[in-house]
Amino acid sequence: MSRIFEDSKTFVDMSMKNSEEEILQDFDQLLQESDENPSEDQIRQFVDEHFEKSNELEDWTPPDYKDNPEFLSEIEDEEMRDYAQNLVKIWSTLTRKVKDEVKKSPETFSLIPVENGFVVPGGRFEEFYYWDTYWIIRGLLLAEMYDTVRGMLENFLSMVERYGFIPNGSRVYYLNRSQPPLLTLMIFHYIEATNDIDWLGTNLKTIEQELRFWLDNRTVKWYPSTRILLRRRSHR
Ligand SMILES: OC[C@H]1O[C@H](O[C@H]2O[C@H](CO)[C@@H](O)[C@H](O)[C@H]2O)[C@H](O)[C@@H](O)[C@@H]1O
Repeated sequence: MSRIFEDSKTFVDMSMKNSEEEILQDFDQLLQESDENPSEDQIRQFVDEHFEKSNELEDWTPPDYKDNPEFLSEIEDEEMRDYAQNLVKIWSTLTRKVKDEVKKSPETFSLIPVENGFVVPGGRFEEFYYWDTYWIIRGLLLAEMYDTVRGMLENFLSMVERYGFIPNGSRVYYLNRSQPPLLTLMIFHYIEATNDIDWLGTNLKTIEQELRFWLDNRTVKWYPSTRILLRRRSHR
């Protein structure tokens, strides 16, 4: 976008103010009028007219959040305990839910709507990411936030149902790539902490579908010497 924004993520995270047809029509007109070479000012004006900074997420306090989970009392060193407590408090600054308006008109946003709340990395990353969520889930389980974890896993499973795999992050522009496949390991830790075998049984088919995606589409044969090895690739 002619680098009118410092961060390449600013434009792609904006939402559309007008219909796709209207925007494409105006863009064609802009190209025609400018002999296919619009100035920076013209592009800026076009973007202002048709796009706006998105307001797609709401802050969310997970109902199972607690300030003082049990594991803190097991940390003997006071400094380490304070540090861990401060880490626990960070959850409430990074937990989000998708607003209803995104679910009603998803075509207007680059964010992919999901039903349950989740944890974002923060800063410029206001969506959830595949492999970040592995470490996030390890922390949430320590903090006994089992319902939140189950909801986040279900968000991932809904992605597998919709797209056949889990994208890099929950934005449509991440649909052409994934990240290191850690879903089964996340589920392993969830089951280890909760023994929620019924949930596992209900979702086994979708979990296998994700594994199949990697085995069928992202596995290469590698011949380092005489041994044949299969390696998984996370990026295209
Ligand atoms: O914009 C540069 C890159 O940003 C993302 O990757 C980085 O942040 C992610 C979220 O914390 C993290 O999962 C990843 O390991 C980081 O490298 C994005 O996922 C990349 O596609 C993008 O090139």
